[in-house]
Amino acid sequence: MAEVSAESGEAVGRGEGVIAVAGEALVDLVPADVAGQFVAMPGGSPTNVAVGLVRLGAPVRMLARIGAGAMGDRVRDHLRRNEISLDHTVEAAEPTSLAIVDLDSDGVAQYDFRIDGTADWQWTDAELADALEGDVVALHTGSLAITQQPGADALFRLLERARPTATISYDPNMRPQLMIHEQARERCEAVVRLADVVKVSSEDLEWLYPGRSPQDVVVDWASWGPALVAVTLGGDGALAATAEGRTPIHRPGMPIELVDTVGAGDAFSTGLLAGLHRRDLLGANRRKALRAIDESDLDQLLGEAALIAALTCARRGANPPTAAEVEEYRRKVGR
Ligand SMILES: Nc1ncnc2c1ncn2[C@@H]1O[C@H](COP(=O)(O)OP(=O)(O)O)[C@@H](O)[C@H]1O
Ligand SMILES: O=C(O)C[C@@H](O)[C@H](O)C(=O)COP(=O)(O)O
Repeated sequence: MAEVSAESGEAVGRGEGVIAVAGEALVDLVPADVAGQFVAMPGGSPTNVAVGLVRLGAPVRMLARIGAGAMGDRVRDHLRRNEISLDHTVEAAEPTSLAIVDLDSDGVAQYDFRIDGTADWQWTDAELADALEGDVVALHTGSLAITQQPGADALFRLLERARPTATISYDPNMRPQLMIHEQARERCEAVVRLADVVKVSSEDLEWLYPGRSPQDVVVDWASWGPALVAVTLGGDGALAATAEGRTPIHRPGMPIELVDTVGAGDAFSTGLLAGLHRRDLLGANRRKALRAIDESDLDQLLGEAALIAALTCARRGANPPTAAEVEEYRRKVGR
Protein backbone atom coordinates (compact mmCIF):
# COMPACT_ATOMS: atom_id res chain seq x y z
CA MET A 1 0.00 0.00 0.00
CA ALA A 2 1.17 3.57 -0.70
CA GLU A 3 2.70 5.50 2.20
CA VAL A 4 0.53 8.04 4.02
CA SER A 5 1.78 11.58 4.57
CA ALA A 6 1.62 12.57 8.24
CA GLU A 7 0.98 16.18 7.19
CA SER A 8 -2.03 15.85 4.92
CA GLY A 9 -3.15 12.35 5.84
CA GLU A 10 -3.23 11.56 2.10
CA ALA A 11 -1.57 8.72 0.30
CA VAL A 12 1.66 9.82 -1.30
CA GLY A 13 3.22 8.30 -4.39
CA ARG A 14 1.17 6.80 -7.19
CA GLY A 15 -0.11 3.41 -8.19
CA GLU A 16 1.13 1.76 -11.35
CA GLY A 17 -0.73 1.03 -14.54
CA VAL A 18 -3.36 2.53 -16.79
CA ILE A 19 -7.06 3.09 -16.10
CA ALA A 20 -9.08 2.14 -19.20
CA VAL A 21 -12.40 3.91 -19.62
CA ALA A 22 -14.98 2.59 -22.08
CA GLY A 23 -18.13 4.24 -23.34
CA GLU A 24 -19.87 7.11 -24.98
CA ALA A 25 -18.07 10.15 -26.34
CA LEU A 26 -20.77 12.60 -27.35
CA VAL A 27 -21.67 16.28 -27.29
CA ASP A 28 -23.65 17.88 -24.44
CA LEU A 29 -25.71 20.92 -25.42
CA VAL A 30 -25.59 22.95 -22.20
CA PRO A 31 -27.78 26.05 -21.67
CA ALA A 32 -25.76 29.22 -22.24
CA ASP A 33 -25.98 32.45 -20.25
CA VAL A 34 -28.03 33.97 -23.05
CA ALA A 35 -31.58 32.58 -22.75
CA GLY A 36 -32.48 30.13 -25.50
CA GLN A 37 -28.88 29.45 -26.54
CA PHE A 38 -26.74 26.37 -25.95
CA VAL A 39 -23.02 25.78 -25.59
CA ALA A 40 -21.81 22.56 -27.27
CA MET A 41 -19.47 20.78 -24.83
CA PRO A 42 -17.94 17.37 -25.52
CA GLY A 43 -19.11 14.92 -22.88
CA GLY A 44 -20.52 11.46 -22.34
CA SER A 45 -20.34 10.07 -18.85
CA PRO A 46 -17.28 7.77 -19.40
CA THR A 47 -15.50 10.48 -21.41
CA ASN A 48 -15.99 12.90 -18.52
CA VAL A 49 -14.39 10.36 -16.19
CA ALA A 50 -11.41 9.88 -18.54
CA VAL A 51 -10.84 13.63 -18.85
CA GLY A 52 -11.18 14.13 -15.10
CA LEU A 53 -8.63 11.38 -14.39
CA VAL A 54 -6.05 12.83 -16.78
CA ARG A 55 -6.52 16.27 -15.22
CA LEU A 56 -5.73 14.71 -11.84
CA GLY A 57 -2.60 13.10 -13.27
CA ALA A 58 -3.75 9.48 -13.66
CA PRO A 59 -2.73 7.53 -16.81
CA VAL A 60 -5.82 6.84 -18.93
CA ARG A 61 -6.79 4.85 -22.00
CA MET A 62 -10.04 5.88 -23.68
CA LEU A 63 -12.05 3.23 -25.51
CA ALA A 64 -14.68 5.05 -27.56
CA ARG A 65 -16.34 4.95 -30.95
CA ILE A 66 -16.31 8.54 -32.09
CA GLY A 67 -18.73 9.66 -34.74
CA ALA A 68 -18.23 11.31 -38.09
CA GLY A 69 -18.59 14.99 -38.96
CA ALA A 70 -18.00 18.25 -37.13
CA MET A 71 -19.41 17.01 -33.82
CA GLY A 72 -17.13 13.96 -33.85
CA ASP A 73 -14.18 16.21 -34.71
CA ARG A 74 -15.02 18.35 -31.68
CA VAL A 75 -14.97 15.26 -29.47
CA ARG A 76 -11.62 14.11 -30.92
CA ASP A 77 -10.16 17.62 -30.36
CA HIS A 78 -11.44 17.56 -26.79
CA LEU A 79 -9.65 14.26 -26.11
CA ARG A 80 -6.41 15.47 -27.77
CA ARG A 81 -6.48 18.75 -25.84
CA ASN A 82 -6.80 16.73 -22.65
CA GLU A 83 -3.83 14.58 -23.68
CA ILE A 84 -5.94 11.47 -24.23
CA SER A 85 -4.63 9.33 -27.07
CA LEU A 86 -6.98 8.35 -29.89
CA ASP A 87 -5.06 5.08 -30.40
CA HIS A 88 -7.79 2.97 -28.80
CA THR A 89 -10.73 4.89 -30.23
CA VAL A 90 -12.61 3.97 -33.39
CA GLU A 91 -13.26 6.61 -36.05
CA ALA A 92 -16.82 5.59 -36.85
CA ALA A 93 -18.92 6.36 -39.91
CA GLU A 94 -22.09 6.86 -37.87
CA PRO A 95 -23.16 10.25 -36.49
CA THR A 96 -22.26 11.57 -33.02
CA SER A 97 -24.77 11.30 -30.17
CA LEU A 98 -26.18 14.47 -28.63
CA ALA A 99 -27.29 15.04 -25.03
CA ILE A 100 -29.54 18.06 -24.62
CA VAL A 101 -29.28 19.44 -21.11
CA ASP A 102 -32.09 21.23 -19.32
CA LEU A 103 -31.43 22.89 -15.96
CA ASP A 104 -34.04 23.48 -13.27
CA SER A 105 -33.99 26.67 -11.21
CA ASP A 106 -31.48 25.02 -8.78
CA GLY A 107 -29.06 24.08 -11.60
CA VAL A 108 -29.93 20.37 -11.42
CA ALA A 109 -29.56 18.80 -14.89
CA GLN A 110 -32.05 16.67 -16.80
CA TYR A 111 -31.08 15.07 -20.12
CA ASP A 112 -32.76 14.45 -23.44
CA PHE A 113 -30.91 12.44 -26.09
CA ARG A 114 -30.54 12.14 -29.85
CA ILE A 115 -28.89 8.75 -30.21
CA ASP A 116 -30.65 6.85 -33.02
CA GLY A 117 -28.05 4.95 -35.03
CA THR A 118 -25.16 6.90 -33.53
CA ALA A 119 -21.57 5.69 -33.20
CA ASP A 120 -21.38 4.99 -29.47
CA TRP A 121 -23.51 1.85 -29.37
CA GLN A 122 -22.07 -0.11 -32.31
CA TRP A 123 -19.07 -1.84 -30.68
CA THR A 124 -17.93 -5.16 -32.10
CA ASP A 125 -15.68 -7.68 -30.32
CA ALA A 126 -13.03 -7.14 -33.01
CA GLU A 127 -12.87 -3.41 -32.24
CA LEU A 128 -12.19 -4.21 -28.59
CA ALA A 129 -9.65 -6.97 -29.23
CA ASP A 130 -6.62 -4.84 -28.15
CA ALA A 131 -8.44 -2.88 -25.47
CA LEU A 132 -6.61 -4.50 -22.56
CA GLU A 133 -3.11 -4.81 -23.99
CA GLY A 134 -0.34 -3.53 -21.70
CA ASP A 135 -0.67 -2.68 -18.04
CA VAL A 136 -4.40 -1.99 -17.60
CA VAL A 137 -5.12 -2.05 -13.87
CA ALA A 138 -8.75 -0.91 -14.02
CA LEU A 139 -11.62 -0.73 -16.48
CA HIS A 140 -14.36 1.83 -15.83
CA THR A 141 -17.64 1.86 -17.74
CA GLY A 142 -21.34 2.45 -17.35
CA SER A 143 -24.12 4.69 -18.48
CA LEU A 144 -25.67 4.17 -21.90
CA ALA A 145 -22.72 2.30 -23.41
CA ILE A 146 -23.30 -0.81 -21.31
CA THR A 147 -27.09 -0.88 -21.91
CA GLN A 148 -27.62 0.24 -25.53
CA GLN A 149 -27.45 -2.60 -28.06
CA PRO A 150 -25.85 -3.88 -30.23
CA GLY A 151 -22.58 -2.66 -28.67
CA ALA A 152 -23.47 -3.22 -25.02
CA ASP A 153 -22.92 -6.99 -25.21
CA ALA A 154 -19.43 -6.55 -26.69
CA LEU A 155 -18.61 -4.18 -23.83
CA PHE A 156 -19.99 -6.65 -21.29
CA ARG A 157 -17.71 -9.36 -22.74
CA LEU A 158 -14.80 -6.92 -22.40
CA LEU A 159 -15.58 -6.55 -18.68
CA GLU A 160 -15.57 -10.34 -18.31
CA ARG A 161 -12.18 -10.49 -20.09
CA ALA A 162 -10.77 -7.70 -17.93
CA ARG A 163 -11.87 -9.08 -14.57
CA PRO A 164 -9.00 -11.59 -14.07
CA THR A 165 -6.42 -8.78 -14.27
CA ALA A 166 -8.16 -5.47 -13.64
CA THR A 167 -10.40 -3.73 -11.13
CA ILE A 168 -13.85 -3.24 -12.63
CA SER A 169 -15.51 0.11 -11.93
CA TYR A 170 -19.13 0.80 -12.81
CA ASP A 171 -21.54 3.76 -12.79
CA PRO A 172 -25.05 2.70 -13.95
CA ASN A 173 -26.01 6.35 -14.77
CA MET A 174 -29.53 5.27 -15.74
CA ARG A 175 -31.41 7.10 -18.48
CA PRO A 176 -35.01 5.88 -17.96
CA GLN A 177 -36.32 7.52 -21.14
CA LEU A 178 -33.99 5.30 -23.20
CA MET A 179 -34.28 2.08 -21.24
CA ILE A 180 -36.77 -0.70 -20.59
CA HIS A 181 -36.92 -0.97 -16.81
CA GLU A 182 -36.67 -4.75 -16.38
CA GLN A 183 -33.89 -5.14 -18.97
CA ALA A 184 -31.92 -2.21 -17.56
CA ARG A 185 -32.14 -3.57 -14.02
CA GLU A 186 -31.04 -7.05 -15.12
CA ARG A 187 -28.05 -5.63 -17.00
CA CYS A 188 -27.20 -3.33 -14.12
CA GLU A 189 -27.30 -6.18 -11.59
CA ALA A 190 -25.13 -8.37 -13.85
CA VAL A 191 -22.49 -5.63 -14.05
CA VAL A 192 -22.66 -4.97 -10.29
CA ARG A 193 -21.88 -8.68 -9.75
CA LEU A 194 -18.75 -8.34 -11.93
CA ALA A 195 -17.62 -5.03 -10.45
CA ASP A 196 -15.20 -4.16 -7.65
CA VAL A 197 -16.17 -0.50 -7.36
CA VAL A 198 -19.69 0.78 -7.99
CA LYS A 199 -20.79 4.41 -7.88
CA VAL A 200 -24.50 5.05 -8.33
CA SER A 201 -26.79 8.02 -7.68
CA SER A 202 -29.75 7.84 -5.30
CA GLU A 203 -31.92 8.95 -8.24
CA ASP A 204 -30.83 5.85 -10.20
CA LEU A 205 -31.63 3.65 -7.21
CA GLU A 206 -35.09 5.18 -6.81
CA TRP A 207 -35.80 4.27 -10.44
CA LEU A 208 -34.25 0.80 -10.22
CA TYR A 209 -35.83 -0.16 -6.88
CA PRO A 210 -38.86 2.02 -6.13
CA GLY A 211 -39.60 2.17 -2.40
CA ARG A 212 -36.23 0.81 -1.23
CA SER A 213 -33.80 3.01 0.68
CA PRO A 214 -30.29 3.69 -0.68
CA GLN A 215 -28.89 2.33 2.63
CA ASP A 216 -30.63 -0.96 2.03
CA VAL A 217 -29.54 -1.32 -1.62
CA VAL A 218 -25.95 -0.26 -1.00
CA VAL A 219 -25.47 -2.96 1.68
CA ASP A 220 -27.16 -5.50 -0.57
CA TRP A 221 -24.98 -4.70 -3.59
CA ALA A 222 -21.82 -4.73 -1.46
CA SER A 223 -22.68 -8.33 -0.48
CA TRP A 224 -22.83 -9.43 -4.16
CA GLY A 225 -19.09 -9.03 -4.84
CA PRO A 226 -17.99 -5.40 -5.08
CA ALA A 227 -15.41 -4.25 -2.55
CA LEU A 228 -16.91 -0.77 -2.47
CA VAL A 229 -20.33 0.67 -3.35
CA ALA A 230 -20.92 4.43 -3.14
CA VAL A 231 -24.27 6.17 -3.54
CA THR A 232 -24.23 9.89 -4.35
CA LEU A 233 -26.99 11.98 -2.77
CA GLY A 234 -26.69 15.29 -4.67
CA GLY A 235 -26.01 18.18 -2.29
CA ASP A 236 -26.35 15.77 0.67
CA GLY A 237 -23.05 14.05 -0.17
CA ALA A 238 -22.62 10.30 -0.43
CA LEU A 239 -23.03 6.97 1.34
CA ALA A 240 -20.63 4.08 0.97
CA ALA A 241 -20.60 0.46 2.01
CA THR A 242 -17.78 -2.05 1.75
CA ALA A 243 -17.91 -5.78 1.28
CA GLU A 244 -16.57 -6.26 4.81
CA GLY A 245 -18.54 -3.51 6.58
CA ARG A 246 -22.14 -3.65 7.81
CA THR A 247 -23.27 -0.06 8.26
CA PRO A 248 -22.77 2.34 5.34
CA ILE A 249 -20.80 5.48 6.17
CA HIS A 250 -22.15 8.91 5.21
CA ARG A 251 -19.98 11.79 3.99
CA PRO A 252 -21.86 15.14 3.90
CA GLY A 253 -21.78 17.27 0.74
CA MET A 254 -19.52 20.31 0.41
CA PRO A 255 -21.12 23.76 0.35
CA ILE A 256 -20.51 25.39 -3.04
CA GLU A 257 -22.07 27.95 -5.34
CA LEU A 258 -23.74 25.61 -7.76
CA VAL A 259 -23.69 26.51 -11.46
CA ASP A 260 -25.03 23.17 -12.72
CA THR A 261 -24.80 19.48 -11.86
CA VAL A 262 -23.71 18.33 -15.35
CA GLY A 263 -20.92 15.78 -14.82
CA ALA A 264 -21.21 15.85 -11.00
CA GLY A 265 -21.57 12.09 -10.72
CA ASP A 266 -18.76 11.51 -13.23
CA ALA A 267 -16.52 13.83 -11.24
CA PHE A 268 -17.31 11.82 -8.12
CA SER A 269 -16.30 8.59 -9.94
CA THR A 270 -13.13 10.35 -11.09
CA GLY A 271 -12.24 11.29 -7.52
CA LEU A 272 -12.82 7.72 -6.32
CA LEU A 273 -10.73 6.15 -9.09
CA ALA A 274 -7.91 8.69 -8.84
CA GLY A 275 -7.81 8.14 -5.07
CA LEU A 276 -7.70 4.36 -5.46
CA HIS A 277 -4.97 4.66 -8.09
CA ARG A 278 -2.88 6.90 -5.87
CA ARG A 279 -3.31 4.48 -2.98
CA ASP A 280 -2.14 1.63 -5.25
CA LEU A 281 -5.46 -0.20 -4.79
CA LEU A 282 -6.21 -0.96 -8.46
CA GLY A 283 -5.52 -4.23 -10.30
CA ALA A 284 -6.75 -7.77 -9.65
CA ASN A 285 -3.69 -8.41 -7.47
CA ARG A 286 -4.82 -5.52 -5.20
CA ARG A 287 -8.39 -6.84 -4.82
CA LYS A 288 -7.71 -8.19 -1.34
CA ALA A 289 -6.19 -4.87 -0.22
CA LEU A 290 -9.12 -2.96 -1.71
CA ARG A 291 -11.58 -5.12 0.20
CA ALA A 292 -9.67 -4.37 3.40
CA ILE A 293 -9.93 -0.57 3.05
CA ASP A 294 -10.66 0.80 6.52
CA GLU A 295 -13.36 3.26 7.53
CA SER A 296 -11.14 6.29 7.95
CA ASP A 297 -9.40 5.74 4.59
CA LEU A 298 -12.80 5.28 2.96
CA ASP A 299 -14.11 8.45 4.57
CA GLN A 300 -11.10 10.35 3.26
CA LEU A 301 -11.57 8.87 -0.23
CA LEU A 302 -15.22 9.96 -0.25
CA GLY A 303 -14.11 13.45 0.82
CA GLU A 304 -11.68 13.64 -2.11
CA ALA A 305 -14.40 12.50 -4.53
CA ALA A 306 -16.89 15.03 -3.07
CA LEU A 307 -14.35 17.82 -3.56
CA ILE A 308 -13.78 16.96 -7.23
CA ALA A 309 -17.57 16.77 -7.71
CA ALA A 310 -18.22 20.07 -5.92
CA LEU A 311 -15.60 21.91 -7.97
CA THR A 312 -17.22 20.53 -11.14
CA CYS A 313 -20.66 21.71 -9.95
CA ALA A 314 -19.23 25.20 -9.45
CA ARG A 315 -18.70 25.71 -13.19
CA ARG A 316 -20.62 25.18 -16.39
CA GLY A 317 -20.98 21.69 -17.88
CA ALA A 318 -18.85 18.63 -17.32
CA ASN A 319 -15.54 20.43 -16.79
CA PRO A 320 -13.68 18.62 -13.99
CA PRO A 321 -10.81 20.34 -12.14
CA THR A 322 -7.08 19.82 -12.67
CA ALA A 323 -4.81 18.73 -9.81
CA ALA A 324 -3.50 22.33 -9.65
CA GLU A 325 -7.05 23.70 -9.32
CA VAL A 326 -7.79 21.24 -6.52
CA GLU A 327 -4.57 22.29 -4.73
CA GLU A 328 -5.38 25.96 -5.18
CA TYR A 329 -8.85 25.44 -3.70
CA ARG A 330 -7.39 23.55 -0.74
CA ARG A 331 -4.88 26.33 -0.10
CA LYS A 332 -7.66 28.90 -0.24
CA VAL A 333 -9.90 27.13 2.26
CA GLY A 334 -6.96 25.94 4.37
CA ARG A 335 -7.56 22.14 4.10
N1 LIG B 1 -25.74 21.01 -4.78
C1 LIG B 1 -24.56 20.39 -4.59
N2 LIG B 1 -23.66 20.90 -3.72
C2 LIG B 1 -22.46 20.29 -3.50
N3 LIG B 1 -22.10 19.13 -4.10
C3 LIG B 1 -22.97 18.58 -4.96
C4 LIG B 1 -24.24 19.16 -5.26
N4 LIG B 1 -24.89 18.38 -6.14
C5 LIG B 1 -24.04 17.34 -6.39
N5 LIG B 1 -22.91 17.45 -5.67
C6 LIG B 1 -21.76 16.53 -5.63
O1 LIG B 1 -21.80 15.71 -6.76
C7 LIG B 1 -21.99 14.32 -6.37
C8 LIG B 1 -22.86 13.67 -7.41
O2 LIG B 1 -24.11 14.32 -7.46
P1 LIG B 1 -25.47 13.54 -7.76
O3 LIG B 1 -26.47 14.58 -8.10
O4 LIG B 1 -25.79 12.63 -6.64
O5 LIG B 1 -25.07 12.63 -9.01
P2 LIG B 1 -25.49 12.69 -10.55
O6 LIG B 1 -24.87 13.92 -11.12
O7 LIG B 1 -24.89 11.44 -11.09
O8 LIG B 1 -26.99 12.69 -10.57
C9 LIG B 1 -22.58 14.40 -4.96
O9 LIG B 1 -22.28 13.24 -4.19
C10 LIG B 1 -21.86 15.63 -4.41
O10 LIG B 1 -20.56 15.25 -4.00
O1 LIG C 1 -23.40 10.13 -21.11
C1 LIG C 1 -24.46 10.68 -20.80
O2 LIG C 1 -25.45 10.04 -20.50
C2 LIG C 1 -24.61 12.20 -20.84
C3 LIG C 1 -23.32 12.92 -20.59
O3 LIG C 1 -22.97 13.59 -21.73
C4 LIG C 1 -23.39 13.87 -19.44
O4 LIG C 1 -22.28 14.73 -19.48
C5 LIG C 1 -23.42 13.07 -18.22
O5 LIG C 1 -23.50 11.86 -18.22
C6 LIG C 1 -23.34 13.70 -16.95
O6 LIG C 1 -23.61 12.69 -15.99
P1 LIG C 1 -23.62 12.98 -14.44
O7 LIG C 1 -22.19 12.98 -14.01
O8 LIG C 1 -24.37 11.85 -13.86
O9 LIG C 1 -24.26 14.32 -14.25
